[in-house]
Amino acid sequence: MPSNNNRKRKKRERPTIHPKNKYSDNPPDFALLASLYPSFQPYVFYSRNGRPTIDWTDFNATRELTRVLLLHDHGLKWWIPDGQLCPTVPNRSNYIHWIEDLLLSEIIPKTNASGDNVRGFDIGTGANCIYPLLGASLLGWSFVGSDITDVALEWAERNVKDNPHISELIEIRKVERGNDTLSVENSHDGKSHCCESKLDLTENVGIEGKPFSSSYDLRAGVNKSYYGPPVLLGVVKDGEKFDFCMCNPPFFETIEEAGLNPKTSCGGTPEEMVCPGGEMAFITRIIEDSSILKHTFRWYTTMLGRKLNLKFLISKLWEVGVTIVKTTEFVQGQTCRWGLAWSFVPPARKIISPHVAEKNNLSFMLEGIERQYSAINVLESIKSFFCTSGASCNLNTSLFTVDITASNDHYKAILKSEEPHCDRAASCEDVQDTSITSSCLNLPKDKLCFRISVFQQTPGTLLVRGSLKQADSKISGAFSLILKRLEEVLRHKFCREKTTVYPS
Ligand SMILES: C[S@@+](CC[C@H](N)C(=O)[O-])C[C@H]1O[C@@H](n2cnc3c(N)ncnc32)[C@H](O)[C@@H]1O
Repeated sequence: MPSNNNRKRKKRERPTIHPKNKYSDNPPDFALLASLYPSFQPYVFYSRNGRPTIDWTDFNATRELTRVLLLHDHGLKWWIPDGQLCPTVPNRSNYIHWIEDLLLSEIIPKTNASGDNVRGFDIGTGANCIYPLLGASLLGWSFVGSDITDVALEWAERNVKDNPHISELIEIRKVERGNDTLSVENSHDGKSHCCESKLDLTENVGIEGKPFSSSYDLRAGVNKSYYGPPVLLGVVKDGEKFDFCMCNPPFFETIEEAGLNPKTSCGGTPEEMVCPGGEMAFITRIIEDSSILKHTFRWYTTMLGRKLNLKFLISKLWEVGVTIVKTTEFVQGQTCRWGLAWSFVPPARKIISPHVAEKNNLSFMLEGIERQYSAINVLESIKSFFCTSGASCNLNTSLFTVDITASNDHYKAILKSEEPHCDRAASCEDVQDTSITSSCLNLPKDKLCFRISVFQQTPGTLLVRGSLKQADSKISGAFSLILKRLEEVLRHKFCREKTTVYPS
């Protein structure tokens, strides 16, 4: 039996709501919502601990909560008919913010010709159309939302039309059921994409770029065939390009398996919750489709209800030749889901060499961050790293940024311990004096303003990016050395692997 302490520790270690999520610091205030929205009031009561709550087993109560949250916090008008799957807003927002992180990290370079406009594809958008509504209202993304049932298509359309300020951004697309028997093995070039080989697996789920190392028969997964309507192939049109796709798949193989969660009532019809072969078969089809559509999407992503399925799906991904795999865990209250993302686009270099600094941005990845630390701890350390030298620092915990203004003297103070590296820089070859001079480090004459941003990649991995604010300034040798120094300090403080490996 785990001890009380162990249980407490385990609870503390569980990943929490995404830091960019609107509700991460401000959970929904039921009392306030009840006072503002009379239709919500009848559902709110005070629990024994004196906190306002709702009856989570009452579908009408959960639907009304979703309606008022979308209205109050997102300015969205929304409704679904009785029994349709009712999304929880904080939960669904986590998935949107994870995709936002993937796109911002630029590990996978942009392939979309539409500049800064982000275009996504929501597989199975449902009557609730929740992902397009949230993605468009929170981040201005445009979407194609697909579905197969008449009720989903009708209500998704309604939910889009009722929000004219974002309706231009969302297209609801009917998946034609005509070719339900379409199988990847028979599609396009007629080549078989079925997997015959054995792949290796380890427990290292979630580590990018790693094949696995214990035997696993992929044919076991082939039993879970998907014979439903098309998913991506045959729905995505010729010439279309997307930054990402996302999916909350039908998780279950049978309606009995779907059952009813006695603790909540979020509705969900068999059409929404069930498909032959369950999520394994459905996601396997997304993977197979992606192996043909390849660069049509910058990122392919899906949600999973069962961690157990991750192993098979990740091995399948390496089998079809992806260049990167990312996983994450979405935890909200009692609910736990997993996110799986992959791409066929070659990843950009992880660490930009200080010697090839021509752009205004430099970034590095902090991997293997010890579990007790969060992005906020890293952010605070970044602030104190620069403040100690006397530079002025402004920490923004909502944006996850620190804005720094540093003078020549501040640079020198930060770089004092960098002297040994100086002789590696070409510009330093003639310098006899070992003290750091402005000419040696190419120090700027004026103050320099830059921003350090922190992006969550997966649990335990952060991307740290330094951006010079002056649009025309080239990153000086000093700036790249500072980032290198910062990386060493952060790695030493937060990561299991303390040494820094630089590309040659
Ligand atoms: C679990 S629901 C997700 C609904 C919504 N995205 C959400 O997160 O609440 C799965 C949805 O996928 C739809 N669906 C099932 N097979 C599909 C397919 N081949 N293409 C598109 N949608 C499909 C179902 O009709 C259902 O609306």
